[in-house]
Amino acid sequence: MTTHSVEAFRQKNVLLGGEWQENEQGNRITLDSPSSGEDIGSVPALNEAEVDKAVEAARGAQKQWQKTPLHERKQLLLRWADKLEENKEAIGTVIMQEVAKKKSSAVDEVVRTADFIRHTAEEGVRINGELLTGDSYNGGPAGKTAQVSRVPLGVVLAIAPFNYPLNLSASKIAPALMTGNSVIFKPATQGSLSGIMMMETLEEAGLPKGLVNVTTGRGSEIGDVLVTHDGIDQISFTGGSGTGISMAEKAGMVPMVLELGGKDPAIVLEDADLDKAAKEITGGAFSYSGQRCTAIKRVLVKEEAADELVAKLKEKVEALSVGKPEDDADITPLINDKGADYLQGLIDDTIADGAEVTTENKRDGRLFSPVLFDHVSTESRIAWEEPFGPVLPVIRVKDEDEAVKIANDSEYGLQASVFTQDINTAHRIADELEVGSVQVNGKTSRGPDHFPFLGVKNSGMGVQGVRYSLLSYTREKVTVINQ
Ligand SMILES: NC(=O)c1ccc[n+]([C@@H]2O[C@H](COP(=O)([O-])OP(=O)(O)OC[C@H]3O[C@@H](n4cnc5c(N)ncnc54)[C@H](O)[C@@H]3O)[C@@H](O)[C@H]2O)c1
Repeated sequence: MTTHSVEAFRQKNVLLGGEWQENEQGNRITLDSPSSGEDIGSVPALNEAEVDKAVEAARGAQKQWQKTPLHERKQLLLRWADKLEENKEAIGTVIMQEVAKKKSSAVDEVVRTADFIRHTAEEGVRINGELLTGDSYNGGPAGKTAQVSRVPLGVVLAIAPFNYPLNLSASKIAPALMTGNSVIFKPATQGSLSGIMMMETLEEAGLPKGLVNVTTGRGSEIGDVLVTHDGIDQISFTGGSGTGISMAEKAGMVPMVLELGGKDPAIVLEDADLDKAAKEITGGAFSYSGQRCTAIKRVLVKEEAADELVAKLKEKVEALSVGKPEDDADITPLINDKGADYLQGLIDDTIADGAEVTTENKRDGRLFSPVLFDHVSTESRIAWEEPFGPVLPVIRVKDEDEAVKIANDSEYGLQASVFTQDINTAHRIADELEVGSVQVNGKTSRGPDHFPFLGVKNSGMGVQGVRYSLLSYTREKVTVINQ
């Protein structure tokens, strides 16, 4: 990719077996901008035979790549990160156009992704096995040693969601490559243009032919083909819980890392710094219009602090700008009509259930004003369901135990925040919460990207985060020497 001019319509092809190709019948999927509704580009709609071809190419390329010295793999990743960052404006613009993320955040995502790739390259050369001696086990022989190496799994299927089309793709692809695997990359359709541009930079960096293959297409046509393909050795999926769980049922004995949905609570106690809590909660709940797995999706506040917290939240929520991603508005149109209509249903039901709407409740197509609800009942759907939009329910609780119970009654277990000035209370509550991570006095979030990131219950399986991801794409291989 020598230039990344932002032309009006991008007709992209996919990398299959080292060549940029389209579907053999010329079938394509057209993407529209969630913000303007205009067509912004198209990608091939691959068929089953083309998926087979992608997997075959990946299997072939992996054998050689596994033998490529680690320091050479590291250099490829470092070159890739540089190429990506050089193109941050152009790729950021495409992210902005295809997922309606505000411009500054879209460009930040490109830089964050380049940083992730660099950190993965640095950490990847430090993943080593171990040596065990037989006589460290009771009665074991001294002349027996086990050389435990870490070897790649083979072909990794990386399936990414729309909301962080670069970061959540590279956070699978980079560690998979670094540990000697090849990759089948299935971007979300809305997100595939920037995903393909990222692959163009990887190819420019010197990607061996066939090592990464991109499969775009309709989930109904190629989803199951990919997931049940006997040439796939690992699946790394980020997306909705329903999609991930049904995928896990179909995939059988293939190792998987699943990062799924969430209903992250922010628990606020009466001794909390309420200014800080309001700032963190507003950022956590409304950035990228609430379309984040780790968005704060409910506030559980002690009755004593509730009036003051709600007043502070209302002020901050009302200060959020609503508009177009190119104007860098805080709240931008949702990804599609289905998501917008689902959110509208949740808002309507919450009002019908008697909650108080404290802010403006306005909708223009896919664009919603941010809504803060107070006095939400646990009988309401919004107490449990993931809105994936700019709405935040406040549920008032009488004590810590009630807050913990409501937090844990969820089907999800991604993250939770606890706001209190008492570190002992924070620890006590954190210990009780059934989630992957607890943030004390901070918003829920994935980064920095080398922290372990995981969900429990219907929020996921396995762990991501640079070192943890590297390990998840390898397995132990034991060679026992008997002297
Ligand atoms: N826990 C996390 O790390 C994390 C991060 C971001 C998003 N998410 C979750 O993702 C969801 C939003 O993203 P989305 O709408 O893109 O999710 P989604 O589940 O609709 O799609 C995710 C990906 O799966 C693909 N897909 C869909 N059906 C498939 C099938 N049958 N076989 C194979 N692939 C299939 C899609 O094309 C897309 O690439 C939210 O629930 C959010 O919480 C989780």
